[in-house]
Amino acid sequence: MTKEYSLNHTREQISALDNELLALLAKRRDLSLDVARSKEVDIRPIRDTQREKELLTRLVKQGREQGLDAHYVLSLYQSIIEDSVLNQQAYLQGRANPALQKQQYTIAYLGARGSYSYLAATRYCERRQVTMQDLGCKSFDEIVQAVESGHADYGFLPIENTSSGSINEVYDVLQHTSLSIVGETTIEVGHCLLAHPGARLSQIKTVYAHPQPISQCSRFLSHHPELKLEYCSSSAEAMEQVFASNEMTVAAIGSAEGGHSIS
Ligand SMILES: O=C(O)C(=O)C[C@]1(C(=O)O)C=C[C@@H](O)C=C1
Repeated sequence: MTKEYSLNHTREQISALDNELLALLAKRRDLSLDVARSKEVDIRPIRDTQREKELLTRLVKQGREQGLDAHYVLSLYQSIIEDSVLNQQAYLQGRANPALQKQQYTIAYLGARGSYSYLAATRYCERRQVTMQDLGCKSFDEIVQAVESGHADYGFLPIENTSSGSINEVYDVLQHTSLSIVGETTIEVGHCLLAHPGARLSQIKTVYAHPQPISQCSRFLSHHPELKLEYCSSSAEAMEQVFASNEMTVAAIGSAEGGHSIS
């Protein structure tokens, strides 16, 4: 058996298992709708923390017996259960409001289309079958004010990130409002240096960015002391500055998705 054949054969086995896993996940999803139907009849809440605790304890134990790491099993099943809960919520909302299959909310967030907050809010709404009317804001204060004044139904605020920690400005804003946190989501932040097509890193002289991405990219930036930093109120603004400029010497720190949405 050649090395190449052996690798291909193993990959085929992995792909077959992945197909089975997906089919099982889809089956589990369908079963969660049966649970929702029965809860609708019995008038019981979707979330059953006792059941979740028992389920996770059993799965972590069984996983350990099969050599699987407890954190791995836990995070996997937390995602699966979250999907199950969201699916049940969407089903029950659809049943309660048959005419309004998709609810529409105005969501205030930092920056403009393409900012990380916009991407996070979009994904949050998509997962919940909610149509988002987006309201870009210039500051965290403006987001809170938009909700307090009724211009927006919800505000989307970044609380913390794993590389540079808590976002203190947001905690300050939260101390001066009576609004409550009603949901949360996490997104993976992958920064890119976005420039005009054809521009090379060696040509870039000025980088536009929000202070958060600047601190998150401090290692990269410390290797490029020649780059002049221009602070912006959001990643979307940084990308717009570059988009509006004809210079090949400017770049912005932002997401690839954001870059696509702006170009
Ligand atoms: O068993 C239930 O009551 C379910 O709704 C299913 C399920 C799950 O996906 O396993 C989802 C949410 C509950 O909090 C507990 C478990």
